[in-house]
Amino acid sequence: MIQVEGISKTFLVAKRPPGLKHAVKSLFHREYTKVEALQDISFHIPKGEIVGYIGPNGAGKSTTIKVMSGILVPDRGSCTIMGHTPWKDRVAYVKNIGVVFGQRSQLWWDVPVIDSFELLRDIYRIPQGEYSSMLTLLTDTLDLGSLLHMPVRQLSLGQRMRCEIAASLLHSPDILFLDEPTIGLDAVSKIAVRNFIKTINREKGVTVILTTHDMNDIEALANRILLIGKGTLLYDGSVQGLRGRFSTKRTITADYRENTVPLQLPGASILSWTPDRAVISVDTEQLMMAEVLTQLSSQVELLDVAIDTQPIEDIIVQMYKEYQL
Ligand SMILES: Nc1ncnc2c1ncn2[C@@H]1O[C@H](COP(=O)(O)OP(=O)(O)OP(=O)(O)O)[C@@H](O)[C@H]1O
Repeated sequence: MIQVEGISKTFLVAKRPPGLKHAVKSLFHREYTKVEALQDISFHIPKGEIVGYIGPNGAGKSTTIKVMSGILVPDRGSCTIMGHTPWKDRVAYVKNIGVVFGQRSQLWWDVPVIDSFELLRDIYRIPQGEYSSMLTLLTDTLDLGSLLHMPVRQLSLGQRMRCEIAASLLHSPDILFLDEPTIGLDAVSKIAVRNFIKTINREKGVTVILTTHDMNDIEALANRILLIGKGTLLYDGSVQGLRGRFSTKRTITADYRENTVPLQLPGASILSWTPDRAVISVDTEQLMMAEVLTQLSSQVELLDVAIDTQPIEDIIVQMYKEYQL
């Protein structure tokens, strides 16, 4: 469905030191620095996937989304999405995609939300029957009933985001680009947005490309991660694959019937110990989990065991360090 091959994009940014003298000088002579936002990025995305596009600030995520949505033209490379080149076949292409930039609005600020929706209906030439049924579906699933007649400027961030997502889906696109859709939302709104994304992916088969700094979004939604750093694609694979590659540490919390003899677990590190609870760190590359549990149960009468993996957030920090991002 999406084929990106060798995309590169360089921005020229005008350099201007502070001060009046330099301001006048820059009227006649400008110096530029090159920012290589994307360097030879390639990936393919099949229909129905939810892909998390992650990377530190300034890595090139939004630039990629802008190229894929046809807003920016790359310097090199090709991008074919559902048979279209996004920046060439703009009018035909945009019928297939919905785009939400979390930090910008596609809704008209001073008019009620429903007026923006009706304008979008006319822009996309959505037949009235289709528009009405989609509006009903979106109003129900995103709980927009009380918001439709409010001017956008009076909405809270979470309310506006739900309306933005609805606006991007009114024309039933096959692909949804979401650039930081949960930025600034409270826990309840984040979960509502995540659930909605899962629902439209599962029930309507919408392919979703999501950029986010919230690793809970990634864990909750993405089947696949693309990691970008300094304009280069560094990882393309599953969340589990990422764990396997970067995190072999597990923490075991064991509760047992009172036992005053200290535990002996060669190869594992005992992080804390009391007569009825031990917290143990195991590197699964060095020692098999089954081996630790066997050793444990031969020394104490286990009541409960919890095994925690390293939080995805920590793994990402580790990756950023490894790649010096
Ligand atoms: N219009 C532009 N003109 C000049 N430089 C730009 C422009 N847009 C992006 N850049 C630069 O390109 C690089 C990539 O920016 P981009 O917005 O794609 O990053 P990002 O990964 O989305 O970052 P963030 O997580 O902070 O949103 C940055 O160095 C940025 O300063």
